[in-house]
Amino acid sequence: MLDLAAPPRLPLVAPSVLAADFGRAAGDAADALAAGGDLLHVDVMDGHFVPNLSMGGGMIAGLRKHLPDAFLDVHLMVERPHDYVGAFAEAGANSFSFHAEVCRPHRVHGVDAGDLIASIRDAGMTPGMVINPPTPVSWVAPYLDGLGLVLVMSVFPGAGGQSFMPEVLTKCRELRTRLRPTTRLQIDGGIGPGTASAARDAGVDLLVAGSAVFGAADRAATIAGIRGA
Ligand SMILES: O=C(CO)[C@@H](O)[C@H](O)COP(=O)(O)O
Ligand SMILES: [Fe+2]
Repeated sequence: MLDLAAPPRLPLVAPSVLAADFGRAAGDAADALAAGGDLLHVDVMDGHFVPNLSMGGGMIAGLRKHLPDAFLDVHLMVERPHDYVGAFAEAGANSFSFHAEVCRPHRVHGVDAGDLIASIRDAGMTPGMVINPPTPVSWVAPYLDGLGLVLVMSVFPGAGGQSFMPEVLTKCRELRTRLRPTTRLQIDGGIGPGTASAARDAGVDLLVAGSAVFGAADRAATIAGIRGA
């Protein structure tokens, strides 16, 4: 199983299952891994934090069943991430990333990020925190030492196939200087061979790509282009 924290610190590419053919998701995901993908990104949407519904524990369990060695990186676009820690660990998730926007003090009655990070680790998963394009680094800053990854959204969450927002790279550059060397800096939204190099130059070392990978005629060349190989 992939260890996100282990050297060498080469850029990793995470094909996003949201862009796969849901009717044959495990097969399509396996194809993206065979083409050079390092891990799989799984987008969970609850219809509240974002308008769309996508997938949940059933999809995680199905991917785990058919791809026992794949690292499953789960991105929760949900209001109540704490409700899913046990179920997603049981289903086979390897990392569990929740949005800073659902945490206190930004949400009244929101999540306590420190408690949630501890429970994610206790459940055997790598904790991650996510910030939307307008959200400042200060919203994750108190938690950086406890995180295995920080995800900077480069589109507004909720759908694949949107255009990359280069203005978020300022936050990536700042985060890179503040993160421990073992913590991955992830970017998600509009990443393809044409946008990935700016993200890598800003210190990103975990690149999510959905439509660029699954829509490509040559997935291996696309993944290599995103990795910068
Ligand atoms: O979290 C999300 C969207 O909310 C992403 O993970 C998408 O799946 C990325 O899709 P592309 O922009 O790469 O098509
Ligand atoms: Fe995502």
